[in-house]
Amino acid sequence: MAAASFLLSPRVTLPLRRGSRLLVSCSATSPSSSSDAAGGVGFQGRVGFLGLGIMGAPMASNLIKAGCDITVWNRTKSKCDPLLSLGAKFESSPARVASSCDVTFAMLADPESAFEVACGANGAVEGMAAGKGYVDVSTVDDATSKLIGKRITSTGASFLEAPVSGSKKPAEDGLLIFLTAGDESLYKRVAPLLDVMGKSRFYLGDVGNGAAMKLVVNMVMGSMMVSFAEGLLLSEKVGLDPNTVVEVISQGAINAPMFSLKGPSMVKAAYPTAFPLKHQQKDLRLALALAESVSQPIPTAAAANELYKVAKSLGLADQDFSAVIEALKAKVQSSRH
Ligand SMILES: NC(=O)C1=CN([C@@H]2O[C@H](COP(=O)(O)OP(=O)(O)OC[C@H]3O[C@@H](n4cnc5c(N)ncnc54)[C@H](OP(=O)(O)O)[C@@H]3O)[C@@H](O)[C@H]2O)C=CC1
Ligand SMILES: O=CC(=O)O
Repeated sequence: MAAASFLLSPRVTLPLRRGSRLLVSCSATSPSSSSDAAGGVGFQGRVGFLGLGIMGAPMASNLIKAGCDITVWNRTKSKCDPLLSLGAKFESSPARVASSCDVTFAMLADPESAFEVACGANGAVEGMAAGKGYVDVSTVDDATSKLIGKRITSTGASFLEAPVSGSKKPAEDGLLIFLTAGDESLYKRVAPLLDVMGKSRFYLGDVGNGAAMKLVVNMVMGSMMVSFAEGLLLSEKVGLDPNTVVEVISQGAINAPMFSLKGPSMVKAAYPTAFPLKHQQKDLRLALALAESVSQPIPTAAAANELYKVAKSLGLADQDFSAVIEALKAKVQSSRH
């Protein structure tokens, strides 16, 4: 069958090919995905949410606002408070959330925390059982995702990895892009919930494909940001107004929302955190490992990763990833001495 793509609705459905295998995604507006249940969302049952950081909090908040029955847990308990004010319930561990809910989402920082929350002491696995589902929306590597999936499914429960593309604002606006893989019936079951939190969703087949897709996308994003930062600094050095560079880029073929969004504040050396720099560096590190596993050279991403590491060493880990420009400024200063 020839590879094809169809624009069905604002929620995009793209059948994709990888090798000889057709990878299918479903439209969020398909008749089976919405309408009849409590809150008008189309999902019957209790939903758990583990991890209420920059992304998890607005995602859970959107589910509550859509009328879902949400139970939350976060390592730092105080971050649950705004969600509890909106009507969420609280449980004292991931295991208790999982045992009291039909489906549990997890949005954790990195592979280590995703594994700990799922499989550690009082982890979600302890509350899982047949008929339940676990949806990990954290950005992790494929090996971690497969390990979590194996532990979850050993209880009889179903597992879906579903990392997201889109940052703090898309999370707040319910406009994330879900990159899912794993149990297809769980994917269909939680589709109405994904549609509350996102604008599109892709089902990519076996566990690992969602993680890999996310790492590829963020590898490109991390390198683009470094290139953009270099352009801003070079333009300034040769006497151009970097604001004009942002404007020129916004009108041409390399226009990307990221440049228009971050450029003006980067020019002012302000980096309000939407996507923490430490997470971008983590994604580059994981993308490099993924590339190495298939002997694919990614020298540009490798160079970008080094710059994010310098930025982290300058104390910028919790700033927005656009603060990587400060690492270039620091390099200039150190080469002067
Ligand atoms: N921000 C963004 O723009 C985007 C982020 N992502 C990805 O989503 C994930 C979450 O990102 P984001 O919300 O920005 O990150 P944050 O750093 O804001 O939140 C991280 C979450 O993980 C929890 N956590 C960290 N370590 C542990 C641990 N050892 N045990 C238990 N919980 C832990 C934190 O708990 P606590 O509150 O106690 O610290 C917090 O809930 C990451 O994988 C990131 O790469 C994906 C798309 C966009
Ligand atoms: O992972 C970050 C994003 O913006 O997507």
